[in-house]
Amino acid sequence: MTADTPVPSDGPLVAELSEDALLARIFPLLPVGADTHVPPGDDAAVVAAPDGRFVVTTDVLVEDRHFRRAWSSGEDVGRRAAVQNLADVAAMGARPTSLVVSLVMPGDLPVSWVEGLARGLAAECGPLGVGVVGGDLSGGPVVVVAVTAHGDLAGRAPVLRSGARPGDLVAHAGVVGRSAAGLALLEAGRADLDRALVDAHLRPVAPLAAGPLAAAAGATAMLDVSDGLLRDAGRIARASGVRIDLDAAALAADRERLGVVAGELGGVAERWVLDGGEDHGLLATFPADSPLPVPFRVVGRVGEGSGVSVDGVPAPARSGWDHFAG
Ligand SMILES: Nc1ncnc2c1ncn2[C@@H]1O[C@H](COP(=O)(O)OP(=O)(O)O)[C@@H](O)[C@H]1O
Ligand SMILES: Cc1ncc(C[n+]2csc(CCOP(=O)(O)OP(=O)(O)O)c2C)c(N)n1
Ligand SMILES: [Mg+2]
Ligand SMILES: [Mg+2]
Ligand SMILES: [Mg+2]
Repeated sequence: MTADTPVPSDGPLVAELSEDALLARIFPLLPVGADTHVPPGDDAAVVAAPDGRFVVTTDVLVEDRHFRRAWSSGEDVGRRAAVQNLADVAAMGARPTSLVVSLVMPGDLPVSWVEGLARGLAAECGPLGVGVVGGDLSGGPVVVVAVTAHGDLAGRAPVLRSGARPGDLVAHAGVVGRSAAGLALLEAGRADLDRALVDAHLRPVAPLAAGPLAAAAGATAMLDVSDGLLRDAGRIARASGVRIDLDAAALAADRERLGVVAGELGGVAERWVLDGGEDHGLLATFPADSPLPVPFRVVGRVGEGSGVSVDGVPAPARSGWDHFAG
């Protein structure tokens, strides 16, 4: 059988399901461990340890899917691989402690690119005291960087996606839409127009310290925005059985900052803000009377019902990023 030969099957192909629909098929088939505290489905798993609980999460970066070597140096990819995973740890309210990193590489990849990747990982992890403590190497047709990150809950309960309650405030820390705008600049060959936005795409800065602060302040739900504000807000809404209403005015400054570039490229700043992924800001819900930790700002409200709306208008069904059907 060649790679092109279809495998006989009467079911759908992965390309016909959304990521969430695919996961809903996989989860019931997976074994539940004696120490499983939180089933799969959050930003990170919660694992038992003799002296408490820690979190573990994994995300891959695939060449030409998550980055292009023409646009990203090895160091850029190392930084992005670290931040994407550190953000998932932070989104549980945990402090990252260590990473293991697996690399798949074609043989013609320059060694200097791999050294750059290691430097990029070190640039993000070193200042946080996070070690890169192991990994794996293999050959393959494209570069794949698979990171597994661990984090310490410091004795606190993890902040899940499922705890939002009607009446809570919805708050965001970090930037929105900037990575998507930077990607649009690269795709249009206009990186010169706004280097800061391109950098926001190549080397996102996530508010990692805000995760544990949010947990300590009583956040009821949290995730990092990797697939777009609407799609990811929808994940909190679904897991919590609530409706999330975002406030367009609260996002006006983010939209306006992207307006010039959107005008030049014929893009829509609002779509970058609402659908753009990979900024890795933290979206969290807090009881209405809790003081929000810096740098969280209110961007909406939790209500009864389901789904996500903006100023009361329901979000389009297929908002944001999906690797498959969307
Ligand atoms: N192949 C898989 N097997 C088991 N769990 C998975 C798999 N892929 C994703 N998950 C779980 O599904 C949840 C959502 O994954 P994902 O959308 O990648 O989260 P995130 O956007 O926070 O990185 C996570 O809890 C993740 O661990
Ligand atoms: C070359 C290229 N094309 C498109 C994108 C846009 N993009 C790729 S993956 C993605 C979403 C985030 O990645 P994912 O693997 O879904 O991470 P997770 O949600 O699991 O953290 C986006 C917006 C990109 N980064 N690079
Ligand atoms: Mg996440
Ligand atoms: Mg993931
Ligand atoms: Mg992630």
